[in-house]
Amino acid sequence: MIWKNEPKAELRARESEKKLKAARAMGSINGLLLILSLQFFVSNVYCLHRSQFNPSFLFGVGTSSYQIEGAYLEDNKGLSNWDVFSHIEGNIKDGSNGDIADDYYHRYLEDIELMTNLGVNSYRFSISWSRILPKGRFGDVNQAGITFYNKVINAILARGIEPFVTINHFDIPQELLDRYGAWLSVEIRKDYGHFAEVCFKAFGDRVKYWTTFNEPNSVTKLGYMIGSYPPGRCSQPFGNCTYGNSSLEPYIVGHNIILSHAMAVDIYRKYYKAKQGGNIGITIAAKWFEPLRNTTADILAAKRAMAFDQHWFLDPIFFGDYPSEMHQILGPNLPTFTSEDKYLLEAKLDFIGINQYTATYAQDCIHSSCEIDISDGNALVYTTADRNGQLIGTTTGLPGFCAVPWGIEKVVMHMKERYNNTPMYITENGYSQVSNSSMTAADFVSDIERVNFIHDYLTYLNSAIRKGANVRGYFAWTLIDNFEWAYGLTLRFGLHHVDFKTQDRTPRLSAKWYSNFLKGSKIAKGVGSELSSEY
Ligand SMILES: O=C(/C=C/c1ccc(O)cc1)O[C@@H]1O[C@H](CO)[C@@H](O)[C@H](O)[C@H]1O
Repeated sequence: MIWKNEPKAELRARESEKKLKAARAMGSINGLLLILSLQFFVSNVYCLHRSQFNPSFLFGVGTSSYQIEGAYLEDNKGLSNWDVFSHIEGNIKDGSNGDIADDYYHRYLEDIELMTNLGVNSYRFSISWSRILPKGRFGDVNQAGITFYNKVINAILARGIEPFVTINHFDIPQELLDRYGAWLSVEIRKDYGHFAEVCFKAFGDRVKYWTTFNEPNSVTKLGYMIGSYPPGRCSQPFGNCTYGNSSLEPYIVGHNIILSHAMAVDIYRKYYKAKQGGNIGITIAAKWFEPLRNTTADILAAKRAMAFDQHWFLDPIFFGDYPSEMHQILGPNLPTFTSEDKYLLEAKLDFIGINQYTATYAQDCIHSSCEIDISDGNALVYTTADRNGQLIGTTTGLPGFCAVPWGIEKVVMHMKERYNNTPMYITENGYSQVSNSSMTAADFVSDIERVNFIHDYLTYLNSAIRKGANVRGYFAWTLIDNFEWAYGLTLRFGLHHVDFKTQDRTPRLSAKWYSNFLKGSKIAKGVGSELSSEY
């Protein structure tokens, strides 16, 4: 049971027990009534319940454009970097691509129906840059693209669902890569600023939550350090790529993304916020790094890993410069902010978006030699899920991504402390299953592990909130199985199963569980096998 590890709940239990004892001592009818009401109180506290979160708390689901839309050449859409990358043999595990994906471009109303049935009050989705601006700022706005997102936004609002929009979730016009190398060039800041402004202008009357970027730390690491995402650049020993420099390019790319973010926030603040009244933030992939051993070296290693993964983007936005750990190790390979840049960065943000899936142990590789982890290579740490033969959590479909529910509380409390308790939204959290041809339809929908995953993470999230963390929303990743980037169709994260041959959607147990939870049902607890019979 999760409660064992949950100090707040334990404390409450002890307090309640004391009160019960006191009440018994009273030996009166009043005492009996007190016992009954306390029991009711205790059972409600012990069971995860919607009412433990503020009524205005956003509970939603998330998706992203390239992963679901398909229709990759329809209505004047331009090619994106992912369209091109996924068509190159060897880049996607199963040779699939997002040409059709979930065919959401044509089926969005059906999918909005699924959201409505879940009972979510918000929906996080992204806008395909190449659908709106097929050639970036070197061409016109594609009206058909604007029309599509208008239809989505209007349909969800009509059903009482708040749009929570990611301006850029990995996919960019290929034109910008071909012309000037995309994020490696300062040119992209102008393009991004233009795109963001087109979005504010077209949708900002109805969209009150914007995030500038999804996981810039994944864009830099996967695209330019390991090379498994476009443009597939890296150098040895980080990976085998034809071009790239894993110790230099990720930081140039990161720099341009940070300043693109700042430019968009600046534009929003100056010209749109007063009239439109929305909020704007950025979403970071926020893995938790736990020291492998209780030594100063490993404690510093875990901190260094956080710096090279997350403070990398948030420190410049909050404090105007990169974390000291990055300066020390990277030296001249780390770009510097000019005074103009610093001025722009003062626009900061309104909230931090946190994508939280997993935690890992970090071991120091400065003071003792060890095998350096490629995805955090320049941080000089080794990361592992294994401590003395014991895994940090339970395995999921994504290699190296264990389910570690307590990690979400650690990350949220860390962000609370470091960034002055700025409002936070959990913009992604979810569980992956490997898709396997021998699995039956029933295997696909009885996802008890996913139910337990969401239940346990929400429990620890709630614990952080009770400790004062300013968390205002949670989005389960994801509404429907989709094109999972380099993993293609081999990993399934959906609350709904998708048959990619027929495009049929089937709610999984987790969809029913989430819906019951959102509707305030009493059975919203973690499951053993006993719960499956309730559905
Ligand atoms: O795409 C990633 C990150 C992947 C990764 C990182 C580090 C590794 O070592 C391996 C994969 O982030 C998010 O996680 C989700 C589920 O994957 C994606 O479907 C979302 O689109 C994305 O925002």
